[in-house]
Amino acid sequence: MIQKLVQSKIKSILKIRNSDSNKGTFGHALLIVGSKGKMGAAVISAKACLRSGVGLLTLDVPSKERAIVQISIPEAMVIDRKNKEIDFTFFSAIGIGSGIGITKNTQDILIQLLEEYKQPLVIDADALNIISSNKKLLKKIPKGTILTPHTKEFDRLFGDHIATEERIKSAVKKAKELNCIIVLKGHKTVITNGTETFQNTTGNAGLAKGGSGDALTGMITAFLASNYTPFESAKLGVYLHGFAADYTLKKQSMESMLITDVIENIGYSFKSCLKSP
Ligand SMILES: NC(=O)C1=CN([C@@H]2O[C@H](COP(=O)(O)OP(=O)(O)OC[C@H]3O[C@@H](n4cnc5c(N)ncnc54)[C@H](O)[C@@H]3O)[C@@H](O)[C@H]2O)[C@@H](O)CC1
Ligand SMILES: Nc1ncnc2c1ncn2[C@@H]1O[C@H](COP(=O)(O)OP(=O)(O)O)[C@@H](O)[C@H]1O
Ligand SMILES: [Mg+2]
Repeated sequence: MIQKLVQSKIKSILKIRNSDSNKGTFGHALLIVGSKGKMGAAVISAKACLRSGVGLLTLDVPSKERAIVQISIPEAMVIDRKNKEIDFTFFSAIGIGSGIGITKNTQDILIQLLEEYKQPLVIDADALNIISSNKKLLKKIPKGTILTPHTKEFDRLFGDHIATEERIKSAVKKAKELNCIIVLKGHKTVITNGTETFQNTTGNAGLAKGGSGDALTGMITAFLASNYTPFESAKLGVYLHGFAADYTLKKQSMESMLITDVIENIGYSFKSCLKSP
C-alpha cells in the first residue's frame, strides 16, 4: 500500500533545534558535485544543503572551478576533486552526483568512495549514470543509501518501464534487494525503503526546470548529516522541497519560478512544519 506523505508525518519526524546546540551537533556534510559548465549544480545543491540545517559543509569540486563556489557560497569549505588523500570517513554524510559528469576521473572517485565509505550515501544524477553503465557497482552501495533517480535515470539503472505503476513496483523491489531507499522523482515523487512506500503531496510544475533535483540532493544530504535516519531524511527532503516550491507560487508563477527562489523559501517550509498543530 502506498501512503500519502502529508504534513502530520513530517511534523512527527522534525526535531526542534536545541538552544544549546553547536555546529558539531548537525554534522559535517560533503557534497561531491559540479564540473566545468555545471557548477550551477554545485551552487544549487550547496545552498539547499545549508538552508536545511547542516552544521558544516564541504564541497568537492574541480580545483579550476573553486572560485565560483568560494565566492557565491562563503559558508561552505572547498576541497580539490583530484585530492586522492581525502578521508571520506571523516564526514557525517556524503552526497554525490549532481552535475559531476561521467569522466574517468569522476568514475574513479565514485569507485573509491564506494570502497571506503560504509555509511549511507546520497547518490544522484551522473553518479547514478556511472552505476548504470557499470552495474557491478550496485552491489557496493552501502546499506541505507538514498538513490534519487528521475524516471529516465531509474530506467537506465533498472531497465525500461512503460507505466508508472510498473516503475513503482520495481522501485519497491530494488529498494528491498539493495537494502536502500529509492526516491523516484517526478510529479508525485515516490519514496520507498522496500517495506514502506510514500507518495509526496507537495510540489508543482514550477519544479520542472534544471536544478530542482540538485537542490533536493543538497537537502537530503543535510538531513542525513544532522542525524535523521536515511528514510526520514528522504521524506523530509522531498516534502519540504515541494512545500517551498508551493510557497514560492505566492510571488512567482510556475513559469517564472527559479530553484534559487525555492531555496530561499526552505525556511518557510521549516516554520510551517515545526509549528504546533
Ligand atoms: N545548472 C546546472 O549545472 C545543472 C546541472 N544539471 C546536471 O546535468 C546532468 C544531466 O542531468 P539531466 O537530468 O538533465 O539529464 P538526463 O539525460 O539524465 O535526463 C533528462 C531527460 O530526461 C527526461 N525525463 C523523463 N522523465 C523525467 C522526469 N520524471 N524527470 C526529469 N527528467 C525526465 C527529460 O525530459 C530530459 O529530456 C546531471 O548531472 C544534473 O545534475 C541539471 O540539473 C540541470 C542544471
Ligand atoms: N511537474 C512536477 N511536479 C512536482 N515536482 C516536480 C515536477 N517536475 C519536476 N519536479 C521535481 O523537481 C525535481 C527534478 O529533479 P531532476 O529531474 O533530477 O532535476 P535536475 O537534475 O535538473 O536538478 C524532482 O524533485 C521532481 O520531483
Ligand atoms: Mg537530476
